[in-house]
Amino acid sequence: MTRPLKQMTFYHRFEKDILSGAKTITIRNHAEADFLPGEIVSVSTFETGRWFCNIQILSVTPLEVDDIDERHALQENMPLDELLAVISRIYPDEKSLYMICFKLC
Ligand SMILES: CC(=O)Nc1cc[nH]c(=O)n1
Repeated sequence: MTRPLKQMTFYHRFEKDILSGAKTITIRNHAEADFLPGEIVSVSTFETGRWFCNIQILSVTPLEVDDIDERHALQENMPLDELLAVISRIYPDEKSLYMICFKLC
């Protein structure tokens, strides 16, 4: 029997960047980083739950908020100050996060 795919949600505004290959990482907290390299994950919008692609997980690595830099911003396809603002809004009290690298299936 085949296992159902794990799920990941992204804000609708990230959809285009993911589908174009411009966004290749996501920074998540411990509760949202339970993925293994090689896993195929079903991706839908956070707002409505609409499926829009599957991705393959390439790596999951610990990342301290203080170590987020321009390289991460490039892979998120946004300016560093915007990325830091997004992360502190989503995870206001968390300093230890994970970088999840992925590719579109
Ligand atoms: C829904 C949600 O939390 N989305 C996130 C969170 C962090 N990074 C990201 O790309 N998307």
